[in-house]
Amino acid sequence: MSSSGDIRIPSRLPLLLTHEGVLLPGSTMRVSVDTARNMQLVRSRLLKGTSLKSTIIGVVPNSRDPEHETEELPALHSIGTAGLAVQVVGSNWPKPHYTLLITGLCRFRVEQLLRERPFPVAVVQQLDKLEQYAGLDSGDADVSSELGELSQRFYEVALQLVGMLDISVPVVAKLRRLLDSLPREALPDVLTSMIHVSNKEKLEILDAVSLAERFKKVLPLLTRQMEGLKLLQRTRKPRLDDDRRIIPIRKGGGLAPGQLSMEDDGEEEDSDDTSLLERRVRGSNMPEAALRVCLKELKRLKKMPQSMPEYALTRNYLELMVELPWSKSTTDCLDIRAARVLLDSDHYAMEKLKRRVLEYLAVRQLRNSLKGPILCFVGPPGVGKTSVGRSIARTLGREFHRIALGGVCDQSDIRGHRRTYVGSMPGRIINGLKAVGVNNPVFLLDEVDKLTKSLQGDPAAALLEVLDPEQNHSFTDHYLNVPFDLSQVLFIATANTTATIPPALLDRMEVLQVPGYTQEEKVEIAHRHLIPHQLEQHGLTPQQVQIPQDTTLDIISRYTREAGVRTLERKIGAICRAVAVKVAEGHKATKTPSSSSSSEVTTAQEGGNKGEEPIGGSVDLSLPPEMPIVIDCQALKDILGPPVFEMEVSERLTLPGVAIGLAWTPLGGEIMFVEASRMEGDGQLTLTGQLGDIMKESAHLAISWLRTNAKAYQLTNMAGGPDPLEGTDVHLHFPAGAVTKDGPSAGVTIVTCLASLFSGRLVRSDVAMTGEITLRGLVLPVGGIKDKVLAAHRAGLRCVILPKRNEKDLEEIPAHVRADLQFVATSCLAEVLDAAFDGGFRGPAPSLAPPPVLSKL
Ligand SMILES: Nc1ncnc2c1ncn2[C@@H]1O[C@H](COP(=O)(O)OP(=O)(O)OP(=O)(O)O)[C@@H](O)[C@H]1O
Repeated sequence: MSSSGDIRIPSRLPLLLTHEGVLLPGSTMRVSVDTARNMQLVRSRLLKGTSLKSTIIGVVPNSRDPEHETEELPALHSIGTAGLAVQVVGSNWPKPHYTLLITGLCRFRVEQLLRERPFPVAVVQQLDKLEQYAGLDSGDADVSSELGELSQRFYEVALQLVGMLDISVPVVAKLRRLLDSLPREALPDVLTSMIHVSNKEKLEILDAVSLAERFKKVLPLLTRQMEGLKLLQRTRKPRLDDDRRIIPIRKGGGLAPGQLSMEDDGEEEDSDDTSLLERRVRGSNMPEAALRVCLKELKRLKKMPQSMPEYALTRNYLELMVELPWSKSTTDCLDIRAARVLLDSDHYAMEKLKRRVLEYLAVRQLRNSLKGPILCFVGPPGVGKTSVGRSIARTLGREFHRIALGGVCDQSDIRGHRRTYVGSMPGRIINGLKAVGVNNPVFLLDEVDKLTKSLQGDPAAALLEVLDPEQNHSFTDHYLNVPFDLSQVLFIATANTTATIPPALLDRMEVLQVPGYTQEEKVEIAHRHLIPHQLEQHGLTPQQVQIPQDTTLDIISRYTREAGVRTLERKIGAICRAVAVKVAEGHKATKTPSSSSSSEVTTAQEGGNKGEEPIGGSVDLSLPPEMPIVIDCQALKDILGPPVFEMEVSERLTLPGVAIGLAWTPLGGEIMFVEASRMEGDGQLTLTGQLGDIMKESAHLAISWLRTNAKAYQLTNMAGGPDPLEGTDVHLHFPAGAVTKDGPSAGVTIVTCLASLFSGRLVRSDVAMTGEITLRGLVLPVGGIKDKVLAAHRAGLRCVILPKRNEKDLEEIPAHVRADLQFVATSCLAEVLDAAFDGGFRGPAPSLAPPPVLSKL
C-alpha cells in the first residue's frame, strides 16, 4: 500500500497475461499460471533471475479464455500494472502450474511489443507518477481545488466504509490503521481492490489514468458497497445472537455527526449492552486501579466484533469485575454472650475449643480488627470442625463459604489462571467472594493438610499470601490482575493432622486441637443434635420414633468405630429411613376403608407391643404401626444388620505373645494388637505390618533390652537356654497390615509382647499401653494421650499403662472416662511389665512348660 511516486519501473517489461482478475496498484493478487507463455515467463524470469528488477513484471488483463490460447498473441490491452512477484509456488497436480503472489506497483501503457515468444516483452511507459498527481498543489488553481475537494470527499466516504467493514479481516484492520497515512491518490485503487466490483469495473478503474477521473469512478462504487452492507445489517437484525461480521461504526474518531445515523438498530442494542455494562462498571464502587483496567477493557470490547472469541472472554471478565463485592459488606453483630449461647446450643462438649473461639471473637470485638492468627481446627473427621466454623459465621452475622482444599495441587486453583490461557478462570478465593457477594465473609479453608504440590506449582505457597494479614489487603488473583482487599475476610482452616501442613502455612495459624468424643459424649450429641436433625430431614417427629439411650450406645459401640460422629449420624439416618417407610405405609393403611375397624387396629398394636416384629420383619402392612416406633436392640439388628464390631479384645489375648498398644492416627485413637511368635532358627528378627523406620528401631531396642535382662526375668529360648534368641527366630507382626504404622510409642507394647512370648505368660486382656522406650529401659512420654485413652475406653479396656510424664495429659480426659479406667503411670520398663501381667512380672511364672493356654475370660 505504498505510493507509486518513488517507484521507477524498467522501460522493458515481460508481460503476464491474466485471464481472471485485474491487478491494481497498491493491492496484492494471487495469479494462477498455467498457459505456455506465462509458464515460460515464470521459469526464465522469475525462477532464474536473481536481481530485484527481474521480479518486476507487467500484468496485463486478457479477456481471452486460456483454454483457447493460440500461437498467435491476442490483441493486448493497452494499460497494465507493473507488479512485484513476491512469491512463486509451483505444483504438478493436477497439471504443472505455478501460483504467483503479485503486488501491484503502478500503471503502465504498452508502447511497443518487442517480441511475442516465448513470452511477450514490451517497451512500456510508466503512468502513475507522483509528480503527475502533485496537481493538488500545482499551478492550475481550479484543477487543484477540484481535485482537493474530490479527494477530501473520497476520503470521508472511504472512512465511513472502512468503519463498516469487518475488522477481523486482517487487511481491513491494516487499512483502518493506515487510512490516514496513505496518500490520497492511492486510495481509489486500494479500496477498489477490497470491495465487491466486477472485473469489468476494475478494468475501467485501471483505465482511468487521470486521478480525478479515478476518484469520480470509484466514488459510486464505494457508495454502492455501503448500501449493500447496510441492507445486509438490516436483514440480519432480527437474529441478534448471530455472529455479526459488520462492526459498529466507531463513535467519535473523526466521523461527522451525521454519519452516526448509519448505525442500525441492531448496533444500537449492542452498544446499549456495552453502555449498560459501562454504567455497571462505573457504579460498582471498585477501586481506582480496577476501574482503570475495566474502562480500558470496555474500550477494547466496543471495538471488537462479537464473533471474536476474545469478545466473550473480555465480557466475562468485566461481568466478574462488576459482580465482585469491592465495597459491599455485612455489619458484624457480635455479642459475646449471645455467641456463647449459640455455640453451646449448636455443639455439645468441645469446651476447650469453644472457649478459645469465644476468646478469639472477644478480642476481635474489642480491637475491632481482624489482624491476628488464623484459627486452624485440627482433629479427626466428623468431630464438628466444619460445623463450628459455620457457627462462628452465624454468631458474627456474616456470610459463610467453605473452600474444599482436599486434593488441590495446582497453584491456579487458589490464585486463578492468567487470562491468556484458554478456559482461564479466577481462583477459589475470588470465586468464593463472588458467590457470597460481600467482602467480609467467613471462609473455611477445609482440609488444608490435604494440599499437594505438583508441576503446576505449590498451592500452599499461594495460600500464604491469602492468609498473611500483612499482605492480603492486596491479594492479586492472576485472572483479575488487579489487587483485591481480603483483609476483611475471616479465615478459618481445618485439618486432620498438622504433620502434612507446610511449616510456613502452619506458622501463620493457631492450631486448636479438636479431640475425638467419648462414648457418653457421643450419646449426648446423638440425642441433642443428630437424632432431632435426622428426624427433621426425614420428615419424622419424636411422636413417631423413639431411639432409647441404650440403643444409641449399641450403635456407637457395635456399629461404629470412629473418633467423630459422622458414621453415627449416618446410622441414625438409616434408622430414620426405615421408620419413614413404616410410617408412610401406616398412613396409607389408615386412609384405606378396610382398616376402619378400631378393634382390629388395637389388636395389631398389641401384637407390636410384644416386640415380635418391631420393624424390619413381616408386619402386616395393611395395619398402621404402633406409634411411637421404639427402636430396641432387635429393631436395630433388623435395620442395620448384624453388629459390625464385636468385642474381640479378650478373644485375641488367649495366647502368650500378644499385647494391646494404643496408636494415634489422623482419624483419632486406635487400639493396636502386637503379635509375636518364635520358631527354630539362627536369631533372626522378622517384622511385618508395614512399619516405618522408627517402629522397626523400637522393635530392635525391645529385643536388646529383653536379652540384656533375660536372666533377671528368667526369660529363655525354645530350648530353655538363657539367651532368648539363641537358636530361635522371632517374628513380630502388627495387624491391619495394609496400614502404614510408625512412631516410637509402640515401644512398651513390643517389650510386653516379647516378654510374654519368652516367658510363656499371658498379658492381661484388659490392659492397653503406650510409651517410648530407651535401651536402658526408661519409658519416655508420647503424644495423643487423650485420643488413645478414649480409644481404650471405647474398646472396653479397664487399664491404661502410660509414661509418667504424660500423667498431666489425663486432665483433658472427661471425668467419667477417668473413673472407668485405671491408669498406671510408669517411668521404666520394669513397672510396665509389672502392670501388664497378672501378679506382676518379677515373680516366677505360675507354670512355664508346657504353657497351659487358658482363656482369661
Ligand atoms: N459437638 C457436636 N455437637 C453437635 N453436633 C456435632 C458435634 N460434633 C459434630 N457434630 C455433627 O457432626 C457432623 C459432622 O461434623 P463436621 O462436618 O463439622 O465434621 P468435621 O470435623 O469438619 O469433619 P471433616 O474433617 O471430615 O471435615 C455435623 O453434622 C455436625 O453437626
